[in-house]
Amino acid sequence: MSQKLEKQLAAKEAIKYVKNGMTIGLGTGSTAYYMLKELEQLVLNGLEIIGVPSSENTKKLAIEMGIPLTTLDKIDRMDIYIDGTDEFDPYMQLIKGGGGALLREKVLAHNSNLVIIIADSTKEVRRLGEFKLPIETIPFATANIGRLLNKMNLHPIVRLKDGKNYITDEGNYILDLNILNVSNLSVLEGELKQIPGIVETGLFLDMAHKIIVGKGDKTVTLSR
Ligand SMILES: O=C(CO)[C@H](O)[C@H](O)COP(=O)(O)O
Repeated sequence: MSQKLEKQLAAKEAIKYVKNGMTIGLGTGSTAYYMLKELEQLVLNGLEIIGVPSSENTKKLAIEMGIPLTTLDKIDRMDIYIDGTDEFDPYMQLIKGGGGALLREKVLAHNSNLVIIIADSTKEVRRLGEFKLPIETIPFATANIGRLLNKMNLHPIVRLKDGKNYITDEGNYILDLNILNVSNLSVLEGELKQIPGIVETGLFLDMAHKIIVGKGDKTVTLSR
């Protein structure tokens, strides 16, 4: 069964949690795209929901699909947040940010009553870190932070797009870190968050309430 089908199955399963009147945080990426397609259909069939997009890209897609949107300025909390992930481990910990939207994604997940992660089976790992950990840094401090993280053996790589610094929706840069040698990720998260100029990390620790994984022609749901 293809990765695409597994993503579609996971998205279909996640959409079962959506009820009339809900406010839904909308994730970013190729798996989240299938969730948007499901919502598009439900909205066409008369379901009344409102979405909060986690990126300019998702905002554009949602507008094209006719999904009503609002912004975080206007609401306190969302009923559900649905998004993809780059990796998840058996303890439901995640690395996100491959698509560069980690900051807004983390803000939305933090402000949602139910966080549902959807994934194809390739995202499942025994230990996080094969995927490099993205962190978002302010441009002013990025080179300096990069040298510091190098001394911490995290081997930062500045993310590029078309030969220039990748720029996030919040106008920041991304450093991708090698965390394979890090034994305690919550300690690392604390250390990174204490460095001025690091705005956010792609470690989503204890944030996912459910992970719905497409496996062949079925889905498996992990719950916390
Ligand atoms: O964190 C993300 C974007 O910032 C995505 O959820 C993550 O990169 C997974 O993307 P995809 O569903 O395309 O594999």
